[in-house]
Order: sequence, then C-alpha cells, then structure tokens
Amino acid sequence: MTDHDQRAAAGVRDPHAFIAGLPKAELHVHHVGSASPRIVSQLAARHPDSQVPTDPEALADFFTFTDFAHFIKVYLSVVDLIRTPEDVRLLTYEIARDMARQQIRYAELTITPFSSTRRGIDARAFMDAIEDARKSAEAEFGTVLRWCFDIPGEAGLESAEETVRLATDDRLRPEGLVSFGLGGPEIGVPRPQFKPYFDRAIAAGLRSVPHAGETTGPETVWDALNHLRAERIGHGTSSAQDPGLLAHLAEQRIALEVCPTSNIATRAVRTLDEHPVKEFVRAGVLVTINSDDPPMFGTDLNSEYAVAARLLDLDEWGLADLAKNAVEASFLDPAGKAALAAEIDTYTSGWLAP
Ligand SMILES: O=C(O)c1cccc(C(=O)CC[C@H]2O[C@@H](n3cnc4c(=O)[nH]cnc43)[C@H](O)[C@@H]2O)c1
Ligand SMILES: [Zn+2]
Repeated sequence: MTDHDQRAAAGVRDPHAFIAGLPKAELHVHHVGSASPRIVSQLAARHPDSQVPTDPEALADFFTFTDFAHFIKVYLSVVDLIRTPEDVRLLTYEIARDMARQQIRYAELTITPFSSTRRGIDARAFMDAIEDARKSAEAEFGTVLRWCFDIPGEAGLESAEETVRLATDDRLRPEGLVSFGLGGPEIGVPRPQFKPYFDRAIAAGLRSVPHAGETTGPETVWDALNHLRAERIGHGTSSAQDPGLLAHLAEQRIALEVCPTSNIATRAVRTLDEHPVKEFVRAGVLVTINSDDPPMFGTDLNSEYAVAARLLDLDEWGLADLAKNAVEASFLDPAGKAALAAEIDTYTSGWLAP
C-alpha cells in the first residue's frame, strides 16, 4: 500500500504533510516580525543590553499580546535589536533559510527602512545588506525574495517622506523592490493623508499594498482603494462588514492578504472560528493566506495553510488553489507565475497519484 492508499483507507485527512511539501508564495510577511527565536538569540548575543529575552519560554511570554498597541510596542523592542548593516543582512538571510524549509519559493517581504535609518543605519549600507542577503538566499536556498517598503504610519508624514525617498531615489532603490505599503496602527492614522507618497511610489513603478481594515472598519479599506490605489489589501478583515466592498474586491480581483493567526494574536478577531475568511471566499474574493509576523504569533506559513484547510474545509486541490491564488496575486512576472503555478500542480498531482 502506498502512503496515499493508507491515508485513504484510514479515512484520514491530515493536511500537514501535504502542506509541508507544497510549493508556496507568501505575500504578507514582515522583516523584523520574522525574526525567529534563533535569530533573536543571535542578535541579542551581539547586543546584550537589549530588553528582548532570549530564553524560548520567556520569549513566548514576551510575544503574548494584550492588544494591537501592545504588539507594536513589543515589535519595536525587536526593531531595537537591529543596529548594524550586518544585523540587517543576517536577519534577511536567515529569514530566507526559514522560508526555504517551508517550501516557500517566492516571498514579498515587508521592510520598514525608516525604522532602521532613523536609528542611524546608513541608507546605502541598509540597501546593500538586504540585496546581498537576497542574492545569497536565492543562490543557496532557491527562495526568491522581493521587497515591499512600508511607511510606519503612526510615525507621521516624516516617515512617509523618508520611505518614499528611499524607495524612489535611483541611487538607493534596491533591485528587489516591487511594492509600497503602509503599516502600524490604523486608529488615528487616516489613510488619505498618505496619498501624495503613494502617488510618487506608483509613478516610480511600485505597486500599492497598504494594510487596511485590520483594526478599523471597512471605510479604511475603501480609503486604501480610493486614495492609495491599493492593488492588494493587507488583512482587509473588516471588509466582511460591507457586502458592497466584498463585491467590489471580487469583481476587481483585488486580493486580500489574510493572516488568520495574526488576527487572533493581536485580538483583532476573537477566535479562529469567527474569522471572516469563509465569507471572503463565499463572496468570490481572491484570498491569499499569509503569516504576517510568524514567530511573534507562534505560527508559520504551513500552520496558516492548515488553519485555512480547517476553516474552509479544503482538500489537497483546494489547498493547491489557495497556493495558486498567492501566485496570481503576486508581483511575479507572467513567466514566473506560470512556472510556480505549474510546480504546484505537478506536486499536487504527484501527491494524489495512486
Ligand atoms: O520605527 C519607529 O521608530 C516607529 C515609530 C513609531 C511607530 C512605528 C510603527 O508603528 C512601526 C509599526 C511596524 O509594524 C509593522 N507591522 C508588523 N505587523 C504588522 C501588522 O500586522 N499590521 C500593521 N503593521 C505591522 C509595520 O511594518 C511597521 O513597521 C515605528
Ligand atoms: Zn502585516
């Protein structure tokens, strides 16, 4: 009996092994938020004065959040661990190693360069560090990385100006940069004020991918669409409250970057069973599954696919379709999209072959 026959005979539909080998793309994952305990320990060893614990149990406690504001406070203490271009390079390269272990073939990594340049890292050295890590990671692990530079909105328009400068100055702009985002808290940070910065980024050829509707209502998603010309929405959780918005997202093929465990960890959604991902799918919205800040939320992309399989009752082809949604919504070129979609199909057919 093959593995597949044994599983079928037992009536078992545990998707974990299938997901572990499924080639995947990730579209919503943060740079600093991807620092695993292993990476945090390495950085903390370099900077022993830091507030971040290195012991795994203490770190798990440290990464338990009371709300979104608390999450950002903790996030910034990890930002404080990244002090030199070599820290930036190490973090980026090690993230790619962790991605490759999960069969992530392509990732658009959200980076907040303002947080590093304002802490004194030279902009040129920062760009060289991420690009060096990107090239090494692709050569050594086979994972293709691309960058989304995001404005930390709560840090004000000064941060928007600096981010768009770093993203559009021909002498600085890194080769791997494909998109422009907006992160951090949404409450008290209206999206429309960032329109001029998104206009400049879009004019320079970058794609628009702001966070919206993670911690505020559907009007923030409309603002992201109307003012920031969003092509995908980071989270978009509250879109479920507005049927007209869901219809618009579905019709325009504007993907939602859904991050289920993140929404529970930051208390944006009460329980996984209450997560609106089912409503998105029912409305025909292009849903992609992502991990956001995986070690901080005790998850990884494979676990998020397992959550989606349960919430959406997906079989192997359903999971393959989910993986292909991410390919479709990515900023890969058409040949890259076709190749990754074909790899997903080949893997799935092989897995299900008798
Ligand atoms: O770096 C600073 O000095 C600074 C000053 C004021 C405010 C900020 C931020 O708000 C940084 C927020 C930071 O959070 C990142 N992030 C990670 N996960 C999420 C998420 O789920 N939703 C929104 N933002 C998230 C984001 O990329 C920003 O860099 C910084
Ligand atoms: Zn995010």
